[in-house]
This record gives sequence, structure tokens and C-alpha cells, in this order.
Amino acid sequence: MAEALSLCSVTILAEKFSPDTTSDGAAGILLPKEFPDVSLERQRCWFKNTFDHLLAIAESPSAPEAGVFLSPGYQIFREVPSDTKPYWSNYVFGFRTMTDYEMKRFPNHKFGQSFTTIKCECQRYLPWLEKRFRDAGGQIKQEKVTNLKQLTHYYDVIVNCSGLGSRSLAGDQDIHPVRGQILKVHAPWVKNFIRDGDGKTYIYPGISYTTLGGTWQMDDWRLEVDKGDSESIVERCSQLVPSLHRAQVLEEWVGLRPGRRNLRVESERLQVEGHDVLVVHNYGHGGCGITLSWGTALDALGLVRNGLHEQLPHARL
Ligand SMILES: Cc1cc2nc3c(=O)[nH]c(=O)nc-3n(C[C@H](O)[C@H](O)[C@H](O)COP(=O)(O)OP(=O)(O)OC[C@H]3O[C@@H](n4cnc5c(N)ncnc54)[C@H](O)[C@@H]3O)c2cc1C
Ligand SMILES: O=C(O)CCC(=O)C(=O)O
Repeated sequence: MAEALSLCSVTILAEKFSPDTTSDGAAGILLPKEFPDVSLERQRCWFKNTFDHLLAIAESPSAPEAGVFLSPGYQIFREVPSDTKPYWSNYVFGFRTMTDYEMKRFPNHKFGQSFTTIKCECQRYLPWLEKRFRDAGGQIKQEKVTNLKQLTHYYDVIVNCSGLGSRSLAGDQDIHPVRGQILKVHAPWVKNFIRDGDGKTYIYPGISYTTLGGTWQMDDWRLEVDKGDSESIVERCSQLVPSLHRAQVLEEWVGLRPGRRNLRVESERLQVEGHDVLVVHNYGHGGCGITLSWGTALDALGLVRNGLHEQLPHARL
């Protein structure tokens, strides 16, 4: 926003910043899950725009500082999935079905896909993004917002990216927590990601650590590490890569995904004291907050631009 709307003043208000957000612990892999009532065309656009944007970073000199890199690996399934060629398969690199010979490594799985996607190591990526925002003239304020209407006294446009916070901030009862626990381990010998198609077990190698996951616990608000979950994660991941049994655990982490049947990128107008104020919502990314980040942000930016043009038809934005 700060880069694209260079004539506007842009402020991020948030209660928590990196390293204390949900995005900080995310494995950061680009791998879409489908939203049932959003057109595939729109989801394709969200993913492609995100992939293209992050690919440019991965191929730039900033890649190591930003923690953005190409990541090759496998998604394996216990049963052949109904959709063997998902909509995003044309955008990742080298998508193909694994051979029987390759599948011998995974005797409990019947089917697999091999491809190269992108991973953002969020511990590096988020501070890098914050610096990029500040360099573009963006302002940052730490503040808990209790009511969107109170912001209309200070800002002309509000973009709501509060994730799970939208439950109270936008009064949206459709958004709910999906608890996820992961482990960060030292396993520099693991070079390819491996993901079980059920989405519950995954191994994602990175620059400073490998992420082992995970859990997908609906409506579970617990933020404490569950030792039973950690043991189960190590057990499941070690079945895929036995040497992980010995990997040194660097950190155990829990986050609450902002779960919603359909991601919400939408604008509305808030009526406040006789005038209306543009609010653009961009939340409910579930397990796809990194995967669809730039695509949904570009959509939100388009809604901000349209709204500003309606408000100020002659302004150059
Ligand atoms: C274990 C785990 C692994 C994951 N792995 C991946 C992955 O590999 N790839 C992927 O794409 N996604 C992954 N995700 C999902 C991803 O983390 C989320 O989709 C993403 O973090 C959502 O981002 P967000 O900015 O919407 O929410 P958040 O990161 O939660 O940020 C919300 C922000 O809003 C602020 N806020 C909320 N309410 C208020 C308020 N009232 N006032 C002020 N500020 C407020 C918060 O302080 C915070 O700064 C994973 C999630 C988990 C839990
Ligand atoms: O689903 C994956 O494989 C990546 C991790 C993730 O997105 C999640 O746990 O939400």
C-alpha cells in the first residue's frame, strides 16, 4: 500500500508485531488450499500474483535477507486424490506425478506429486517487509483497536487485515481459530519438503531451521505448547524421514490460523456521523496467509483505489 499509493499517508496499527504474530511461526510455504465458494479464477489470480511477486524476490540479491527461496519437494497421498492436477499446478515449477520408483520411499502412500514452490522463512521475511514498508514512508503504531468506527476520526480509509481479530473488530462470527503446532528443528541434511496430502504432517526445510508439523485443530484457542502434539509431530515426520528422530529441537510453537469457510476480500462503507468511510476487509486466510498474501493484498489495493476514485474523482493516486 505504502509503495503503491505514494501520495497517501499509510499507517499500520496493530496490537502485535513480528515476532509475535501468527505469520511469524508459519512454515511459509506457498501451497494453496481451496475456498469452496470463491471462484477458481479469483483463487488462481491470488496465487499467481503471490507466486510471481515472491519469485522476483527469490531471484533478486535481497533473497537471503528476505528469507525467500525456491523449495523443491513432494506432496504424497495415502489414497489417490480426486483432483490429481490442482488449479495451481501450472504456476509452481515442474509439477508432475511421482514415479512408482520414487514412491517406494513412502510405502504407506499410493500417490505423489513432485514440484518446486517458494518458501518464505517468516522470521527473516517479516522484519524485511517491515523495513520495506518504513522505507516507502509508511508509519507504524502499536495499538489495540476496539472499534473500527473510532478510526474514522483519524483516517480516510481503513483496511482491515486483523485475521482472527476480525471476530470482534468486524463482528464476524464466521471466523474461528484453527490451532496449529509446529517444531523448528536443526536438520540441515534435509533438502526437500515432504507434505502428506492430508495437510497434517509436513517437513519444510529452510535456511536456519526445518519446520516439522503439524496440527489442524478447529475452534481450539489454546496457545500453549501441547507435549502430546509435539511427540506426535516428531513421530509422524520421522516415519517419512527416519533421521528426524535425532534432530535437535530448537523451538516448539503454536499459532491460531484465521479460519473462515471463504477468505474475505471485500469493501463496505461505514456510516459515521453523517458521512461514510471506506473499509476494505482482507482476512480469513486460514492456512494460506503467505500463499495468497500478495494476490489478496493486490485485490484489496484495487478496492482502495476504486473507493478513493469514487470519493475523489479528480485526484491522481
Ligand atoms: C502452524 C502454522 C503453520 C502455517 N504455515 C503456513 C504456510 O506454510 N503457508 C501459508 O500460506 N500459511 C501458513 N499458515 C497460515 C498463516 O500463518 C496465516 O494465514 C497468516 O498468518 C494470517 O495472517 P494475518 O496477517 O491475516 O493474521 P496475523 O498474522 O494473525 O496478523 C493479524 C494482525 O492483526 C492484529 N490485530 C488483530 N486484532 C487487532 C485489534 N483489535 N487491534 C489491533 N491489531 C489487531 C494482530 O496484532 C496482528 O498484528 C500457518 C499457520 C500456522 C498456525
Ligand atoms: O499446509 C501446509 O503444508 C503448510 C503449512 C500450513 O499452511 C499450515 O499448517 O497451515
